[in-house]
Amino acid sequence: MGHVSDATPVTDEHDVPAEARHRWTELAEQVRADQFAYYVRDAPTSSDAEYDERMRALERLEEEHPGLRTPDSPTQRVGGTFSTDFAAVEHVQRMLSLDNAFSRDDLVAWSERVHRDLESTAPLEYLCELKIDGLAIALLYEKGRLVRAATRGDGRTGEDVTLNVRTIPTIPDVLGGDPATHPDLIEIRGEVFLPVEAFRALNEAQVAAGKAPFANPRNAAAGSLRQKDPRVTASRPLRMYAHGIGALTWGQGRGTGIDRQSQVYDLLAGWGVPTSTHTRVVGGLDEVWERVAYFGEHRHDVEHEIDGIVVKVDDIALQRRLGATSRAPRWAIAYKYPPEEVNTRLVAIEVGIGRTGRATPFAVMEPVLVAGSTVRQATLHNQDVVRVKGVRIGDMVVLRKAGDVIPEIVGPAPQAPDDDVPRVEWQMPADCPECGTPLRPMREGDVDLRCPNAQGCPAQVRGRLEHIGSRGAFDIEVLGEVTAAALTQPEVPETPPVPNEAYLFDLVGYGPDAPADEVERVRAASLARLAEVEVVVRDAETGLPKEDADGTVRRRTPFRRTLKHTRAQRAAAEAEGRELVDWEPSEAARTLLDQLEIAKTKELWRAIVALSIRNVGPTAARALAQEFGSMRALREVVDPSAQDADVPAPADAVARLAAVEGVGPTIAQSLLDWFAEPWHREIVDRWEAAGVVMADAADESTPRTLEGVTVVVTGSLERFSRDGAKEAVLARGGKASGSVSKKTDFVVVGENAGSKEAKARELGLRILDEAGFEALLAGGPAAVAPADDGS
Ligand SMILES: NC(=O)c1ccc[n+]([C@@H]2O[C@H](COP(=O)([O-])OP(=O)(O)OC[C@H]3O[C@@H](n4cnc5c(N)ncnc54)[C@H](O)[C@@H]3O)[C@@H](O)[C@H]2O)c1
Repeated sequence: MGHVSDATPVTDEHDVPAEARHRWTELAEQVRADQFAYYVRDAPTSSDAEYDERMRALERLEEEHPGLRTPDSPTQRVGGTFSTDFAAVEHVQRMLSLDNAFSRDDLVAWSERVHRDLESTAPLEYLCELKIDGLAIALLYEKGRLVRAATRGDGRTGEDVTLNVRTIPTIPDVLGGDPATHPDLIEIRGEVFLPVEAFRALNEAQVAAGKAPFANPRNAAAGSLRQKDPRVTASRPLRMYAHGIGALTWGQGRGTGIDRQSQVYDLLAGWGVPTSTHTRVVGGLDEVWERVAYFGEHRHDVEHEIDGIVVKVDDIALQRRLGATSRAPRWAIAYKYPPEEVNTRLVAIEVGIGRTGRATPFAVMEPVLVAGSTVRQATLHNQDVVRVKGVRIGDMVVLRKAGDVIPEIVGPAPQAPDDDVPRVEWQMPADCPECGTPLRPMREGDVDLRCPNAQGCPAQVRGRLEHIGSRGAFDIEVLGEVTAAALTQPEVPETPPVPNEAYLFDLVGYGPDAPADEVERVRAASLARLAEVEVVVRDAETGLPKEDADGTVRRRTPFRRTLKHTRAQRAAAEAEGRELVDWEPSEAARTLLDQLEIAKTKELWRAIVALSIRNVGPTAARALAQEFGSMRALREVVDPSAQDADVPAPADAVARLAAVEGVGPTIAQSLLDWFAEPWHREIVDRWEAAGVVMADAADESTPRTLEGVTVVVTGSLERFSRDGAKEAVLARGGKASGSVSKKTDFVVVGENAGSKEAKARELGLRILDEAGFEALLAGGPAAVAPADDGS
């Protein structure tokens, strides 16, 4: 701005306001620093999402103020630079980056621009490829021999990593196939990556050796390839897939008939150059979007990390006509999936008490969008994990949520030097935050702590009640976390309607043959008691009570609806000496009673699971139900107080239980321990008194067609839910497994079956469709025997 003589220049020579110029300079500096950390040191200091956002902010600024868009702006260059640890090499042809799309609209805009540039509306064929999260490599082959391998660098100059690349076993030193087909010179471009499994193993080894783990597979791959000592590279199981070609000189009479990029891949594969099996040619943008959606769901079924889908115009002549900008080709675009790793601030570490009393610290963070959903909490498992992760309250942390995976704090993010939020080391509290009882190790020498006050700790009572409602127990849909809390810990009344789980079924505490008026009386009394319940309204984000303008804490009556009456109605009631009822039970209250009523006659195994006996889940409970048929029969073995029964000595009881298939000595001991507690037995007694049946009718109607047969169901079926299909197999004496192995007898494949189907085919297992599954259920394996081909 040298020639501007005004005292306070508001714009520069390009008419850019000083403030925008200043902002631009700041952003560009930060982006260059990010690039150095990422490309040269292989240790990023910002998350990809932050980096992408900065680049977009730069682009927006430049759109508003075109004077800022100079040739050396980060938006106009291939990001990256090179390190002096390696010899610099000039690329024969520039290596470019890719433009990004973050939505379907972005893809549409790109394809419209392509059509405009081509001055054609004719439909195009697109190549859809996985965007491999690795680092770009250019392999120069002269007459079929690898002579040089280089990283992308700044796109013109890369780093010579030939010696290191030669250690990657799948990259051919000499191209295969017929040498007569090899070009005089070809620059094969591809992505070097570390398979996800290898990444995990490498990081474990790094940590074991006291070294810092890599932030992600991309950085691990880059760090492994860019080693000064090729022996280190050789020890890392790097792979490569080719995704294009740069410079190319065919010799005399060779290379005819290649006019599509997809054909290039076939050619490369024929020479033994690894190419991805996930690449598809599709006929239009709708199909592109289908691929995007598919891999959005199956992102983690691929052997390597992907961060998007690359869409390319397949026709090479059209690619040439479209050309490239200084940064990226116009004929390709990268659709990027929402980030799975972001940075956010750790606001607090709190301790939750589960239904078994386990004390679990969890992180409360400033809410962030990660992998498509907003996350504000993540478990930290126990105090050792907090220590190992090295995070303090107030720190910026890296939060990861991969696919369906539970959000996880990876560790501290780099802290900005001017970030002056106070940092506090966290200490595991000594006492239960819910009931004040001193926490104790679960078992001698355990890191995990537990609140020993099982009977009285409100968090445990609430947790057990919620568990009773869960799908694997009584499956009472309305009895979720919120209802469980309202029933056991309302603000009002002082005595909760359900002080603990023993009282739950008292709400519908009438026997199966109770006369209608008795049923009506009990239900009316329960509805009236529930109507008294008031709970504090809490903010979903902070968990703090919500307050009205005047500072009073807002409350809600979940089981009661207030009725409003007009003045005329009131007057009429008064005249008739009638009292006006100003409330009615809520829908939730009635549904709760209805669903409890239904639960009373559910299968025995559900009741066993509902008791929250340690180690006893649905599988063990089914085995016990199958063996004993009723709670009464089970108690005769395990309950020291069972009347009219010769309770066996504990050792005999363990032996008796452990003999049941699916119940081992651990579960047997857990059962004995549980029934040894008088207040536990009282739960069963009260449930029984309230009419919970806890016995299975001997059922002869379902034939046991699948005795000894293991079935895996994958994908969605039309006439069975996932649980329903499992249920049907178990009811017939079969085994329903979740994973395919050699021991699997049948694999039932529904819509959108994924990797399990592939694995089943690989193992040559019997595969059935839904009709086949029904035949199997009805008639057993013989009903679906393969057709006899007479040989
Ligand atoms: N965290 C940070 O500080 C930081 C810094 C710099 C870059 N980054 C990350 O890197 C990105 C920018 O890097 P970029 O310029 O290399 O662009 P890019 O990674 O978004 O896309 C271009 C690259 O994709 C690769 N690629 C993978 N699969 C491909 C396929 N099938 N076909 C063609 N190319 C394929 C190629 O190597 C190509 O060079 C950012 O969006 C960000 O995610 C992060």
